[in-house]
This record gives sequence, C-alpha cells and structure tokens, in this order.
Amino acid sequence: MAKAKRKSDDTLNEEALNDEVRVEASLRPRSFDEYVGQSAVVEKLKVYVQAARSRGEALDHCLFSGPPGLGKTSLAYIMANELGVGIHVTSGPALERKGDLAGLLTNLNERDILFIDEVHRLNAAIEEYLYPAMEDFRLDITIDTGPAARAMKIDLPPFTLIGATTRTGLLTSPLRDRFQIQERLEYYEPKHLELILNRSARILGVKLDREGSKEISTRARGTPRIANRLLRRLRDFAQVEGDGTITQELAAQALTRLGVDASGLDAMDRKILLTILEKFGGGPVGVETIAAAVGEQRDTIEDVYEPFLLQEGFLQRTPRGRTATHHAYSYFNKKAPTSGGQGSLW
Ligand SMILES: Nc1ncnc2c1ncn2[C@@H]1O[C@H](COP(=O)(O)OP(=O)(O)OP(=O)(O)O)[C@@H](O)[C@H]1O
Ligand SMILES: [Mg+2]
Repeated sequence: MAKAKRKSDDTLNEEALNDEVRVEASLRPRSFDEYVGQSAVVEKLKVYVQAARSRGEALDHCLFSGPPGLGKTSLAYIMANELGVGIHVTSGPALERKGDLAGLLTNLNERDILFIDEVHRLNAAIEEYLYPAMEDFRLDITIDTGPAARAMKIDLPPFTLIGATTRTGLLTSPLRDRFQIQERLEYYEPKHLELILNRSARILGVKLDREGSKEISTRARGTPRIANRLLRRLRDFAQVEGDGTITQELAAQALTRLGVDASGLDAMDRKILLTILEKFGGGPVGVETIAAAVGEQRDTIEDVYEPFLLQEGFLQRTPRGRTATHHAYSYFNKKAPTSGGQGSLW
C-alpha cells in the first residue's frame, strides 16, 4: 500500500517536473536578440562569435558561471544557434566513464559545441582525459591492459567546450585555466525581468498588466527562472480569484501568500537570516552550521541563497563565517548591537 502510494507520488512529481521542463524550454530565448539583459557579457560574446564565424574556426572554450536560473544553459544554446553549429549536451555527473566522454567527443562535427552542465562535478579521471581534448583536440586512449597495453592518440575535430557552473571556485584550476573565455552572469535588474515576464506572458497567453509585471519583477530574486515560475503560479490566482488578469494588487497578495515577501525573500531566505540573528547572535557563523540549523544542503545554501542575500546586503562574508548586516537587523525590526559588531572584545 505504502509502496503504491509512493509510486503515484513519484509519477505526479515526474509529471509536474516534465511540465516544468517543457514550459521552460518554450520560454527559452533562442537568439542574442531574445536574450534580455547581461549586456556586458552578451556584447563580448557577440564579438567572439562573429570573429570565429568569419575565420571559420571553432570558438574558444567558454565557461559560464552564476547562480541557478540566470540563463547559462540558454546562452549555450544561443551560442550554437548564432554560430550555426550543432550542440551536444551532457553534464558533469552524467559522464561517469571515459568511454562516455570519448563517445561524445568522437561524434562531434567540426566546430560543434559540447555543453557540459555542472562542469565542476566531473570526476578527476574524466577531467584529466578532457585536458588534451581541450588543448590539442586529441584524445589519449589506452588499448588493452597489462604488457600489451598501448597508448593511442585520436585526433578530434576542433570543437568548442561550453561549461556551466554555479560557482567557478568549485572548478580545479587546471580545468578552469583551459577555458579561454570565462563569463559570470549577474542577477537581473527588475527592468530586465519585466521584459522577460512580458515576453513569457505573451508566449503562455497570460494576461499580465504593466503594474503586475513590475510587482513580480521586484520579487523574483533577480532570477528569470523564478520570475517565470511565479508568473505561472499567479496566473492560477488570477483565473480563480481575479478576472484573469495579473494586476499589481493580485500579484502583491498572491506573492505574499506564496511566502515571497516585498523584498523578494522567500521562506528559506528568512529562515537563514533569522537563524543567524537569533541562534547565533548575528554571526559570524559557518555555512555548515547554518545548513544544519535550517535543514538545507550546504551546497544549496552556497549556490542559491547566500549569493542573493549577499548581493542584497543582508549578509556579509568574513573569514570567520557569515555575519548579518545592519540591514538584516532592521529588516526584521531588530536592534543591531551598538558598537564594534559581534566578536569584538570591546
Ligand atoms: N536572459 C534571458 N532572457 C530571457 N529569458 C531568460 C534569460 N535567462 C534565462 N531565461 C529564462 O530562464 C529560464 C532558465 O534559464 P537557464 O535554464 O538558461 O538557466 P541556467 O543558468 O542554466 O540554470 P541552472 O544553473 O539551474 O542550470 C529559461 O528557460 C528562460 O526562460
Ligand atoms: Mg542550466
């Protein structure tokens, strides 16, 4: 009985996930023109793409970093599109054996893109195998084992490796150094999220008015994926409880009910901050301790929550751990310690 129930829950989750994936794909920008914001990065990439195209060469290897949902995968697909080349997609954890990587590499056409998501999660053996492929477009393979073992070199077509990672700090330096182009995506300004929301609303046939769009844009953690997700949730509220249009008032109320407050902090953001403020006297406290206290994975805290809280000025990183800022105290109507800060002897 319990097992059957579990199965149906899984199926439900899977359906929801597939739906999510499908919608995300339909909202994915296909060209530089459709890709909103990140102009500093995009302008450079346009130059590199044009140069590679006119020389008829493979583009240099690119590493895209930044918190989840900011558009790294989208950018990889756009690069392929704009270069007019094929793209082969895999991820660090999916490449378990050398043979997997060799299979992918030997199937590339000249100038194709190999996109490796979560490239920081490649295992060490695969990573080393990748180095000559990246540098010299060559695979070093060993045939047979024992005394009969022979080293063989296979030439690969020139290709472009695009790696995506949530944090470049997680890459080993030999791997990082082999990406000639390294770009970091930043959180989006509300005005850019508004453009993304308006486009998504058009594609999904959602009625979203101007003020409604503005309201969501300031509460979406600077993240297109979150903006799009909130848009879909708010559409439900607009249909059931409103007249079908997402207005400012409807958005504000529904977002609050979804646990997203006026600054765009969600329940976990607040939990993290309150834990630091209330359980650890405002910090400094190590991320491992925070993770245990709030019941969330350390990686998720570091990839998802912390970067936003840092950028919004709620948190500070110090050599001894994370500290809540004055902004965090005032946000929760708490009195900040008066002088010297925490840990001061005075
Ligand atoms: N610059 C952008 N313009 C328009 N839409 C965007 C942009 N960036 C991201 N999106 C939207 O956000 C969604 C998520 O983006 P994407 O999958 O590229 O993020 P990601 O950085 O690869 O995330 P992850 O780290 O989780 O893999 C896309 O499907 C797209 O709808
Ligand atoms: Mg991605």
